[in-house]
Amino acid sequence: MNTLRGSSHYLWDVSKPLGQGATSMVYKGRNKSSGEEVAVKVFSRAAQMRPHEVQMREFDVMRKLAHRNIVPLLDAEEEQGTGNKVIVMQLTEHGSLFNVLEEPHNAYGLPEEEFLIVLEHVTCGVKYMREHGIIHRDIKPGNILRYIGEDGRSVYKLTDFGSAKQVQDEEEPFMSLYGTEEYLHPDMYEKALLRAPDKKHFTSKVDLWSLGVTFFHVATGELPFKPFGGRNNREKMFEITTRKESGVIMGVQHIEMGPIQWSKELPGYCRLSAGLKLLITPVFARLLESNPKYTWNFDDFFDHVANIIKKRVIHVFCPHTWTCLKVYIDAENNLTNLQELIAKQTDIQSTSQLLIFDGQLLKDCVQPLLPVCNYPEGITETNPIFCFDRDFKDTPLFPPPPIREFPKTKASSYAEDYKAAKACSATGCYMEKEVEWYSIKQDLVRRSVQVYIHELYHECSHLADYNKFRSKNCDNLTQWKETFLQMFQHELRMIKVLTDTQDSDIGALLRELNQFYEECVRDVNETSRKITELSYEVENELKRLQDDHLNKKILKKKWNDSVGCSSKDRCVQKVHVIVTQILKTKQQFGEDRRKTGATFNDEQIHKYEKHRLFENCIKIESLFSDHCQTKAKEQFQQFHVWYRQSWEIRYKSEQIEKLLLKLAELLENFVRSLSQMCLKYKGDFERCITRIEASLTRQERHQHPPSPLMQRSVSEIMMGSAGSRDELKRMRNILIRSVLQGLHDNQKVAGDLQQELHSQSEDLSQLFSSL
Ligand SMILES: Nc1ncnc2c1ncn2[C@@H]1O[C@H](COP(=O)(O)OP(=O)(O)OP(=O)(O)O)[C@@H](O)[C@H]1O
Repeated sequence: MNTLRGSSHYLWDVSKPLGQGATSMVYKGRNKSSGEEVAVKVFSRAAQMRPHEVQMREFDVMRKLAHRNIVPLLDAEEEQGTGNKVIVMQLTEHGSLFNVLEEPHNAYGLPEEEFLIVLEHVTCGVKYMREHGIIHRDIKPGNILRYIGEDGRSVYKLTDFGSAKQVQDEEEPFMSLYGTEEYLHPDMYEKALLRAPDKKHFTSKVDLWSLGVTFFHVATGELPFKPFGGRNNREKMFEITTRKESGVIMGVQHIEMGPIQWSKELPGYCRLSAGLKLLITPVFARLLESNPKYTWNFDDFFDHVANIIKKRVIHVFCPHTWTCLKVYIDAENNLTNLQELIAKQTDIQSTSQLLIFDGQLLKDCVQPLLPVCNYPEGITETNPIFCFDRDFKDTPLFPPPPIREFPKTKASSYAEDYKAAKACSATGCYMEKEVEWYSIKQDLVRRSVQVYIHELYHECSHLADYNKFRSKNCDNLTQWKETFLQMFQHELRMIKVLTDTQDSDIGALLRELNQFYEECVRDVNETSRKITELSYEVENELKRLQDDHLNKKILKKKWNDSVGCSSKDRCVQKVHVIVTQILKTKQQFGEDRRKTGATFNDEQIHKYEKHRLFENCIKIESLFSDHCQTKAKEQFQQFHVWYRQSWEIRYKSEQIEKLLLKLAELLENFVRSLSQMCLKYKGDFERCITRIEASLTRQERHQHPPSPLMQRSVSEIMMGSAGSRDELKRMRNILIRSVLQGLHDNQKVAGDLQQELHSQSEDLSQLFSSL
């Protein structure tokens, strides 16, 4: 039989449809001249009977739209022979989003990255349509096609514009009914399926509801509102969607006539991260809202989605709670904001977070004030930032796995067997992912131990280095202190000896200087003593830390890397083999279901496969619960015991750090008071010098001393052993001048000393802040 059909420019084969809709069949075809592959939508006989403008609508709408997220129309022609209208579109061989969700590994929702692509692409497509005043009115996964871009990433495009409508504005009412019941806005649902009064009007916001149901389906693999009995229980469905409390995003009736289980949260098995759930749940709440008081308009929706899409994701692993976090953060936010967001997802407050990336503290690796858009691209799920809790808390409970149960019923018909195999495949794929996660997380715990030890050792050696530097500084300061006090004392003595004791002003100045000197000695010696004591304590503590922990590598020794699943156990590979087998059985059961008149042999094989299917399910359950989970729990316990010890070491190092800070503070004060003393010393001596200089006669000031006299001792002059009274006077004045010169020189030394102290103080504050 010839299965080839054609239009003026296209040919298609009707034996292999790409898909079937309520009004059409879609086939793969080719352009007769270019050979380009296309999708040809051929309308059913019933659809051909519709009014002309309805038939033309899909074509007219598609012609107006040209966007990356809308399936492009290539042509509209008539089938040769029948004259039936056909629409020719860009082909995808990757099916619709509905087909994607039917794949066993997506049965509980798409992975987060893919979910975000769907969210972005569908929203972009709808936004473009809104800008052209068009509403779709039949948004659902089956009407979103998946293409694969040149970079291998999915591109989702809206299709099926048979129900689309041109509207002037968002609030323009219309009465016609379109859509698919599970995705219908409650008002439309009521009119279409419960025969409500005919006059009911709708607005373009019905698309927002359908988007809500579609995105929920994509996030969880399930519909949000499910009455017992599904499509047969329409009254209940309507009751669920209209009676639900505001904010409720899920309502399921599990047993006939039973209660509805409501939820304002996404279900636990949903694979989206807690970080994304925080952002997306409010979007679901507003989209799945029938009360006009709380519903969003399109712009609200577009803004919220755009806000989610543009965020940067920072991956964080927290070994204490065994959680991999995805922190969604605005690109312009900084480290403080990141810490606040981490605190929201964990019970670790910002101040208690110890964040380590690439073996160093995050604050040293990225500038704390820099926006996160500049953070290294290398922060990934398997190379995350490690977040430790500085505060010691009791061991939390090991997080329960979101286990999906395998079906227990041993179905009796081929159709039921297929259904059971499909459910087993979905659960098998889910558990396979879980086993993979268990393996990744256990490796991350091992790595977190390594990075923690590495960072702690680094921290301790930093303290030791700091202490060495500080100790050198301390020695310098002590030396300066000694020099200063000696200089001070020496000059005091000289002035006392050389100045005219009759001069009451100088006498008063001298007394003041004397008093000041005694205060200086007392103060600096006291501080110096405190510094010595504290330095001694720090040295001891550091030595103990080094000897007891670091040199003996206690932390490394206390950690046993072989606790937990190891790569030798090959858990991931094992579960993969079993799941592949389950998927094969499902495929086999799909074929069996379609078979008419199975032979005895076929039946025996089917029986064997069925037995193997349930055996395989048990194998996965046992591998997961008896092995992976048990091992992971053991490792989790070990981590907490180990962490207690490492916490004690860190606590000690923090204590030493505190002592060093105290010491740094003392040193800073010491430098400050030395510097003040220098200043005062300079000032007071200056006054003294001026006073003494003033007491010399002009003539004496201009005499040049014979050099040997300069060498004479002060005592010689005082004892009067140097000659006549006049000569004595002359020599005395000469000596006074030379001492004055010495004092001037010393003043310069004091100035230099003060400058040195100033730079010392800067060094100290720098070190102070580096601690
Ligand atoms: N361009 C295409 N490339 C590949 N497959 C396609 C394409 N367009 C449609 N299909 C397949 O055909 C199916 C039916 O298409 P479509 O939804 O447009 O038909 P319909 O009759 O309008 O359906 P309904 O009204 O029930 O939604 C789609 O779900 C998809 O699987």
